[in-house]
Amino acid sequence: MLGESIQSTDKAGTADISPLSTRLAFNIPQDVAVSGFVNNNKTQHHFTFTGILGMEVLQDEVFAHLGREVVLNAMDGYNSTIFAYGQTGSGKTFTITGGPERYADRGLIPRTLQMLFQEIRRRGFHSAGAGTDEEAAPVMYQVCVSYLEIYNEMGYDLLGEENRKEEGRQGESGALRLPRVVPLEDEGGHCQLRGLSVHPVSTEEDALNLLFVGDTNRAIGETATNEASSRSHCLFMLTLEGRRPGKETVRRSKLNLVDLAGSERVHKTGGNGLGRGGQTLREAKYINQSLFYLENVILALYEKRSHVPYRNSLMTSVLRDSLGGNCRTVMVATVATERSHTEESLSTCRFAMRVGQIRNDAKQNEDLDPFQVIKRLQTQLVAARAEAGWTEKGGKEVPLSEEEKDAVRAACHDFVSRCEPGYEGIWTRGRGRG
Ligand SMILES: Nc1ncnc2c1ncn2[C@@H]1O[C@H](COP(=O)(O)OP(=O)(O)OP(=O)(O)O)[C@@H](O)[C@H]1O
Repeated sequence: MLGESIQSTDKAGTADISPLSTRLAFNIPQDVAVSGFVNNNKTQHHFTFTGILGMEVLQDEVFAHLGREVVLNAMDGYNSTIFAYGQTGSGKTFTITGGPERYADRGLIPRTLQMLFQEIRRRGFHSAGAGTDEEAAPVMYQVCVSYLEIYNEMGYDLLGEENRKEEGRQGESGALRLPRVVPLEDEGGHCQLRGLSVHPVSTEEDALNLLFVGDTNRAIGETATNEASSRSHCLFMLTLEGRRPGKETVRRSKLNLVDLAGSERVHKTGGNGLGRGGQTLREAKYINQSLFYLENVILALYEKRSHVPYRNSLMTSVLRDSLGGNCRTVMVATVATERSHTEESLSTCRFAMRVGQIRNDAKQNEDLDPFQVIKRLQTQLVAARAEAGWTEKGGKEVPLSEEEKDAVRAACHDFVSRCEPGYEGIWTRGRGRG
């Protein structure tokens, strides 16, 4: 893990938060009942994090601390994830997606998209001042967007087409239905998501439109602490492919921005939890269960156990790489620091400390692009055949057929496109005519 940060929703609670410090202290008087539990042991709890961002920290600063490096990493071929974890109403959606009222409240996803497309434009040009020729050459990117929701332990495509209605999630009104997404494990143990649509995007605007469509389809309900509570885990997924024209290598990466549903105590679910015809309680049960499985995974990784129970829930299966695998991961632990939420805040901080101990093994995903390799081999084959044909004909100059001429032109074109800028000239040496 790269680290974890705290975004608090209240400065004046029991927690002592100094802006941009790394230490968070909770002061709980002994023998005082706080949100249902009596503290007999410690009066102070200290936690150390990579960074602590108070509620007053603006969204652009949050992005500068957490998002910038993640975008650059992903563009360089490293799988990257930012996930927000914390109790309901503590600011996960505000951090990941943003607030609905002001443009300045845009969260990590829209800011990531903005920076990504700015950087794509910048890298698309030959950069004269860069160190090596390799670094200076332009890079072309392909970006695709998917948006997955995990609701009551089922996967749904938030960008799915409407015509697959009968299979999907039905909203309270009965009107909203989304296509199901089913996890499948490949030979490498990686989770593939059948039914999740993948949308190529070439501009920030295209990607933002998809974000908007997906957000409109999310399962939202009211809880005691949040009137617009996310009742599901939502994963906004970007897949990036970067290649330099004429080169055979391609860098591929995934960038996941994850808003987990908030844990909540059933006694705090509002009334007896039977709101919305018992739906609130049912949702809380699934949410708490999947967060429990997430904690089991983190505990197994923390204790370096040989078996990590990723398969227990859809969320941990999907986040397998992000948790202890080939990924650079940032966790944002959100806490509400009011006294009434101390129990949940302490549990979030303990969880975050454990997550911070886990070391991922992130690799730069650089592969040979099979299409480029096939193209080169085809060109070489045609050239070799042409040469063999010429030899067979006793070295006599025989006019090339139209097909051979095309192949030679393609080979020349390919050669020229590989030449780096800065060559003094291109020398040709050939035989035959055409
Ligand atoms: N840093 C902040 N500045 C201003 N408002 C905030 C901040 N953090 C959260 N809020 C507000 O607090 C409310 C709850 O936040 P949010 O919906 O992000 O919580 P959540 O953790 O995603 O909750 P849930 O798990 O129930 O979905 C929202 O109205 C949000 O706009």
